[in-house]
Amino acid sequence: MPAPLRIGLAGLGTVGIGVVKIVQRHADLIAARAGRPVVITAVSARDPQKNRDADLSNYPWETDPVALARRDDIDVFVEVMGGHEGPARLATEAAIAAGKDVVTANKALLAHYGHELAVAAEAQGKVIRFEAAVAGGIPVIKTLTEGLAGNQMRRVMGVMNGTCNYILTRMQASGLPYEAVFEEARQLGYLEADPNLDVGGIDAGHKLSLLAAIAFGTRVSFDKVELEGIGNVSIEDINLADDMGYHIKLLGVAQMTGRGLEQRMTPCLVPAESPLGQLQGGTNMVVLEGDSVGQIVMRGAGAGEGPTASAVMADVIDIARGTRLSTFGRPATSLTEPVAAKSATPAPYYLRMSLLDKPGALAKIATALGEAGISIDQMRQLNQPGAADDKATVLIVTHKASPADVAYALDQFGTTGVLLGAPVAIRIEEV
Ligand SMILES: NC(=O)C1=CN([C@@H]2O[C@H](COP(=O)(O)OP(=O)(O)OC[C@H]3O[C@@H](n4cnc5c(N)ncnc54)[C@H](O)[C@@H]3O)[C@@H](O)[C@H]2O)C=CC1
Ligand SMILES: N[C@@H](CC=O)C(=O)O
Ligand code: NA
Repeated sequence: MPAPLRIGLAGLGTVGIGVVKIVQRHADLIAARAGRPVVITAVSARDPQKNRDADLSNYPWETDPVALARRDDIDVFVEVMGGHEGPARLATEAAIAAGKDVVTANKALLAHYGHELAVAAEAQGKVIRFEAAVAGGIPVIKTLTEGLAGNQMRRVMGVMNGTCNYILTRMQASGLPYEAVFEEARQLGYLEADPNLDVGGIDAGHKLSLLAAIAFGTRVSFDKVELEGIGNVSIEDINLADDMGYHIKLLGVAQMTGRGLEQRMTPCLVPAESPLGQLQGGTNMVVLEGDSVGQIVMRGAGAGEGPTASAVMADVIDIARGTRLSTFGRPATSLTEPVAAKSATPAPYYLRMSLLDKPGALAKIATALGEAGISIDQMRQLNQPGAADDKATVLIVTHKASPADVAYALDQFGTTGVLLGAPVAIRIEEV
């Protein structure tokens, strides 16, 4: 049997312990598949005394993850600590400088420093693999990088933050407002230590930026992702959208247009009957569209011990097999700086607003839309139980309109003198 592949494992939390369990439970299976054993040589985490749900007694402990990354007796540095600065960054850089391959679940680190790290690793002939970083257990990086390598990618999109999908689907099922369900999610332990990473769309934006780099051959450009979280999604809009056959999702879309690379992670309406519309709870879904293959839909667990460790181990086993791939599917030095295009692709829009219920009010809104070049597909006036007699809620679904025209129309609404409060506008994505 050839020499074992030796792992240095930094991080013994949810994902790290999942990795330990797979390495121990499936040692024979992995050796058979990889053609050589995979062993953990040493580990590192914050607290050596902590009681963990795995037997770590055979693994030497390194207090400093950077020292672990530099050990002569490891081949692969597995980084599952998290954070885009501090030890995760330092130790990953140290591992590359010391000539180690790297496997990481850290989307934040790669969204910020993925390009520099990839250039450094490839200059050393080393690989960085990150299947676990995007949509956890779903093998989307492998599919995009290898399975679809013969395609010009048209669009990548998906629901990539399980916490947000849990909150939105739970609001819909329970009728509870955002704040109440957010609190439930906190008590269930779903939220990141900084919940804004989840509900602010940042975590999902990190993931989208990594997919876009592979799909379009561009440098990771997380700073160019248009981000809007779910904090302003109201139960009223969830229910009204549902009545019209739509569900609200925190949806990421990346596509290359004639104007440049569009990347957005924003709440969108999608048809309730579509695969994305049907996605429930903390599950993820990624949709890949290539010129030859057409559309591929992948659904599964985006987080959790088993699914995330499964993805880490897939990368480790690939390295043990001798598979050498560029980090983003082509040499990092050939990735181009993307021209970032503010989203301009036209789409239908859902508009909700409160108006003074008086003659001519609706006509003024219709005129403002007409002046913005936007045509109306559906319009409804709702008599909300208990609402004041002089107030009407109006729902409009437009035909396809550009985001700029919608923004202009919203400005124009403000000049009509009939608007009560700020209108809501949510894109309806064609999926
Ligand atoms: N938990 C999940 O379901 C998923 C996690 N990820 C990513 O995987 C990584 C790890 O996540 P979790 O296991 O959930 O985190 P966790 O908080 O459960 O565990 C983190 C581990 O890293 C260690 N650590 C943190 N900072 C350290 C430092 N300065 N020095 C030494 N050790 C340090 C901690 O002691 C702990 O053992 C993160 O990048 C996360 O974004 C990705 C996909 C899903
Ligand atoms: N916080 C993330 C965990 C995995 O990346 C999520 O909710 O999806
Ligand atoms: Na994945």
